[in-house]
Amino acid sequence: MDKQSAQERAHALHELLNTYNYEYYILDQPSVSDAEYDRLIQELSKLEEEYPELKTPDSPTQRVGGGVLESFQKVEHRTPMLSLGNAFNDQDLRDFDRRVRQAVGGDVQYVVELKIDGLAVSLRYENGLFIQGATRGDGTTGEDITENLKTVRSIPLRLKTDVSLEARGEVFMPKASFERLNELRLQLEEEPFANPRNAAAGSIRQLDPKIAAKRNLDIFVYSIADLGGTGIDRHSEALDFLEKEGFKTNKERRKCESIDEVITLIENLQEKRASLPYDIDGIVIKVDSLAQQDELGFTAKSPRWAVAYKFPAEEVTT
Ligand SMILES: NC(=O)c1cc2c(N)ncc(C(N)=O)c2s1
Repeated sequence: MDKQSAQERAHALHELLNTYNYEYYILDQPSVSDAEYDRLIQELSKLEEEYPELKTPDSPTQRVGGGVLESFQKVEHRTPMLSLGNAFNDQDLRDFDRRVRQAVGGDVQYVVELKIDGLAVSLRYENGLFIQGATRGDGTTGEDITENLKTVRSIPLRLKTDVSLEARGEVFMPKASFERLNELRLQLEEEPFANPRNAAAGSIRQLDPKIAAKRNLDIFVYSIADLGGTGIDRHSEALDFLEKEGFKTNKERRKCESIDEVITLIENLQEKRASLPYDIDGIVIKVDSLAQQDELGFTAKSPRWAVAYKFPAEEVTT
């Protein structure tokens, strides 16, 4: 095949494979078989071997990239990755709501989301291309785990538009993957992981991306660190924007007009907890208006415009 046709075919395969990846890992609605996907990946790999300049960083063949790292580089977060203040009962939630209303005056809408029990990461994109991913670390300095995050199939290597942004999300291991991994570890007489969160943390911090790639990690993206210029003025709009750009967001989010509505919704979500295919350790409640979030600001370590309602710890199943 001559160079021109190889370039055209490689570009077509990029589009096709990225679409199939999006359908399978983000929409959970694959339109082709795994065999067909693998056949196309093989075809693209051959073209990239023949014409190395076709091997672009966002090529689907580049998910399990680099070699084994000696250690992780440090990354300074441009905006700190803060922790959330906790609420343990309805009274705590009402106190939070009162503080919010006293500070902003007038109506407040909340967005209620599941608190995913994984580990927080930041994903940086320049002109639509995934360029760096990092752990939360101490909130100011994290570790560069870009190569491992590229192996998480639900993290897009290129967004739908050439936007530059930093997104935040929670990497987690689905319960079924956790069970399978522990069965394998027991067969190999290795120490099983205590819970999916530890398994995800241990997997995403592997120095060898080939190991991370086998751990079936997943992600829910839940905020944009800097909304400069997007014209978005509500958190709920930011989530819709992230979804449109090709990120995986969690569907169980709801807008509430009052803390009473929040409390009722939390009761319903608590009943759903055991049936979810991933672990959650609570519910996140955020003021929806970004202008009101700015008015409320932050304490030394947490936003005043959000709170995490923590579920009582689940009885340990030995
Ligand atoms: N530490 C944090 O700010 C957050 C932590 C988490 C988490 N573990 N899961 C979901 C959300 C969310 N939907 O906002 C947040 S926000």
